[in-house]
Amino acid sequence: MEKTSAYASAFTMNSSEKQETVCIFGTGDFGRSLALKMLQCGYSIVFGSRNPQKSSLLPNGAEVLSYSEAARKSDIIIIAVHREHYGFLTELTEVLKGKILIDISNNLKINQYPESNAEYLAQLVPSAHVVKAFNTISAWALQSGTLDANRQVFICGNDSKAKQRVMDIVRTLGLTPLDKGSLMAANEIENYPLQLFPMWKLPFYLSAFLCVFFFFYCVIRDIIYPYVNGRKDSTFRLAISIPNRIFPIAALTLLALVYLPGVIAAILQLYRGTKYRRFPDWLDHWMLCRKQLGLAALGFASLHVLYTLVIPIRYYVRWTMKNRTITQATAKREDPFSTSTAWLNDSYIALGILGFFLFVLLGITSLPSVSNMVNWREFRFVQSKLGYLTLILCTAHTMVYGGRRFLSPSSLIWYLPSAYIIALIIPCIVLVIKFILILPCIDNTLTRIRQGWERNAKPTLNGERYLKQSSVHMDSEL
Ligand SMILES: Cc1cc2nc3c(=O)[nH]c(=O)nc-3n(C[C@H](O)[C@H](O)[C@H](O)COP(=O)(O)OP(=O)(O)OC[C@H]3O[C@@H](n4cnc5c(N)ncnc54)[C@H](O)[C@@H]3O)c2cc1C
Ligand SMILES: NC(=O)C1=CN([C@@H]2O[C@H](COP(=O)(O)OP(=O)(O)OC[C@H]3O[C@@H](n4cnc5c(N)ncnc54)[C@H](OP(=O)(O)O)[C@@H]3O)[C@@H](O)[C@H]2O)C=CC1
Ligand code: HEM
Ligand SMILES: [Fe+3]
Repeated sequence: MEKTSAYASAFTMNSSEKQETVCIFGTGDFGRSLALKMLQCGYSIVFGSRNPQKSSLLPNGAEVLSYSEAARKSDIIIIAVHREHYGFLTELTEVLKGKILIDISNNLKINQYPESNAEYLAQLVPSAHVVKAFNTISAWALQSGTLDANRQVFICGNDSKAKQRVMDIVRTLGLTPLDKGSLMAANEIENYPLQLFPMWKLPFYLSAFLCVFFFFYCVIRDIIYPYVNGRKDSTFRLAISIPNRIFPIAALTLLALVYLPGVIAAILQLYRGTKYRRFPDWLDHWMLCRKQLGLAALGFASLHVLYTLVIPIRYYVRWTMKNRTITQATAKREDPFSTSTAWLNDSYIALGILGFFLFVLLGITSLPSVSNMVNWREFRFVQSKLGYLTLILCTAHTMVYGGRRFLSPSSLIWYLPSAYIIALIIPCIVLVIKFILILPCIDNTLTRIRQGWERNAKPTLNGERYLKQSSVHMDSEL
C-alpha cells in the first residue's frame, strides 16, 4: 500500500509545475552544478549529505539534510555520488521505495565493471525506478551555461513513466533528451563520454604513418641527396616544398584507402559466392571508418591546394625565375615555347581543380544537414560514383604531373623513385580492380550475390534462411 502511494505520487507531479522539489544526493562538483542550474530553472533543491553541517559552497536557496531526511522530501533523487560509494543506499531502501533514482555516474575506464552503474544501482535498491541520465554533460558545461559540446542527454530506464518525468526535467533545463530504451542501454551510455573519437583512430594513425614515412622519404631525396652530392643546403624545403609533397600524397593514398575496402569486400563476396557471411573484423572496422578516412583525405587535399596557391609568391620560385631570365638574357638565348609542355601543365592543374571540386562535394554531402536532404540512392550516387570519379581525376592529376618524367629511370635517386610514383600504387590497384569488377560478366554475378543469390546454395528451409540473414553484414547501408 505504502509502495503504491509513493509510486503514484512520484508520477502525479505535473512537469510544467515549477517549484517541484528534487533531491540531490552528494554535495560534490556535479551535484552543486546541477543544483544551481535547476534552481535557476525554478526547482526547489534538497541536498542529501553525509555531513549536512559541514557542506559548503552550496548554491543559495538549497537545503541540506541527511541522506534519509532529504530522500523523504522528494520523489526524484539524483545520485551525484561515485559508484564506489553507493553502499550507503542499501540502508535507505525503505525510504527510497517507489522513488525515481537518477543515476548520473561515469566510470574512469570503458567497461570498468561487469554491469553498468545504473544496473548496479537498480540491484542495490530494487524497489526504486532507476533512470540513467545526465552523465554525458559535464559539471563545467552546466555551470558555464555554454554547453558547447553537446546538449543531448541520453536517457534509459525500465519504467517509461519515470523516464518521462526525467525527460521533462531535462527539457526544462534547456537540454535535449534522447530516449535510448531500457536500462540495458546504460552500459553504452556510460561508455559514451569515455570514447575519444573511436572512428577517427584508424584514419589518425594512418595519416600519421603516411606523413612520417613520406617526410623521411622526401628528406632523403630532396635534402640529404643534394647535400651529399653537391654540398647544397636545401633545408628551406622543409617549410613548403616537402609538406606540399607529403599532403597531396597522403590525400591521394587515403582517398584510395576509402575505396579499397569496397573492392576487397566485392572480391570476398565473389570468392565465397554468398553475401551471407560476415566480413573479417578488420574489414568491418575499415568499412565503418571510410567517412573519417575520406574527411582526413579532404583535409590533406585542402592543405595541398593552399600550399600550391602560394607557390608564385615564394622567394625561391621568384629567385629561380628571375635568375633564369637574366641568364638567358646575358646568353642571348630563349627557351622555345613547347605546346606539349603547356598542354601537360594545364591538364594536370585542370585535373587537380576538378578532382578537388568533387572532393569538396563529397565532403559537403557527408554533412548531416545535407545528407538528410537526399535519399539513399542520391547519397550513394555521390559517395560511390562521384567518389570514384574523384579518385580517377586525382590519380590522373598526379600521373600527368609526372608527365615525361613519369617512370623515367633518370628520376631515380639512390634507386628511390619520386614520392608521387609510390603514392600512385594504391590508387592504381583500386582503379584496376574496380575496372575488372564492373566488367559485365563479373558485375552480373556480384549483383546477383548482393541480391541474395548463393553459388552453393542448398535448398534450405525458410527458417534457416532467416537465421542466416539475421547475421548479414550491412555493408551497403553505412
Ligand atoms: C570527403 C569524403 C566524405 C565522405 N563522407 C562519407 C559519409 O558521410 N558517409 C559514408 O558512409 N561514407 C563517406 N565517405 C566514404 C565513401 O565515399 C563511401 O563509403 C562510399 O559509399 C564508398 O563507396 P564504394 O563504392 O567503395 O563502396 P560500397 O558502398 O561498399 O559499394 C560498392 C558497390 O557495391 C554495391 N553494393 C555494396 N554492397 C551492396 C549490397 N549489400 N547490396 C547491393 N549492392 C551493394 C554498391 O551499389 C556500390 O556500387 C566519404 C568519403 C570522402 C572522400
Ligand atoms: N564532475 C562532472 O563533471 C561529472 C560527474 N558525473 C558523476 O557525478 C558523480 C559525482 O561526481 P562529482 O560531483 O564530480 O564527485 P565529487 O567527488 O566532487 O562528489 C561526490 C560526492 O559524493 C558524496 N559521497 C557520498 N558518499 C561518499 C563517500 N563514501 N566518499 C566520498 N564521497 C561520498 C559526497 O557528498 P557529501 O560529502 O555531501 O556526502 C561527495 O561530495 C560521479 O558519479 C560522477 O561520475 C557525471 C558527469 C559529469
Ligand atoms: C585546386 C586543386 C589542385 C591544384 C591547383 C593542384 C596543383 C598541383 C601542383 C601545382 C602540383 C605540383 C607541386 C610541385 O610542383 O611541388 C601538384 C602536385 C600533386 N598533386 Fe595537386 N593540385 C590540386 C588538387 C589535388 C588533389 C585533390 C590531389 C589528390 C588528392 C592532388 C594530388 C597531388 C599529388 C599527389 C601531387 C604530387 C606531389 C609531389 O610528389 O610533388 N592534387 N598539384
Ligand atoms: Fe576506426
